[in-house]
Amino acid sequence: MTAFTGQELTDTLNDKGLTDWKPQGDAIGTRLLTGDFATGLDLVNKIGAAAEEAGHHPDITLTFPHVDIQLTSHDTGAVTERDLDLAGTISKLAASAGVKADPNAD
Ligand SMILES: C[C@H](O)[C@H](O)[C@H]1CNC2=NC(N)=NC(=O)C2=N1
Repeated sequence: MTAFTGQELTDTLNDKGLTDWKPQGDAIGTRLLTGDFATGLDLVNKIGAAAEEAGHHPDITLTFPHVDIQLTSHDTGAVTERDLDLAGTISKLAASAGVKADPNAD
């Protein structure tokens, strides 16, 4: 499984339209601007179901105003296609819930 790093990872995120994600060390991350805990919990449950379906799991921090997501392939120690695929799914789930994803949001 190819590991994406550095400029190649940045280019791949752009090529795949994953502009709501950014490289964070050996992972990619985003911030879902859910606005309240109940909305975040509902979205986390949907993300969890997608992760179980994919057999690949994000690191999730659920707070009142937002949900932070990080994706890396623990067995590889880097970002792989599995992470990019699940990132796309998560972006779609957030959009369907009317939730903006911004990796640079405070
Ligand atoms: C057996 C099971 O499928 C593996 O341990 C999966 C589970 N989910 C995973 N998720 C992530 N992010 N990285 C992995 O290497 C990984 N491995």
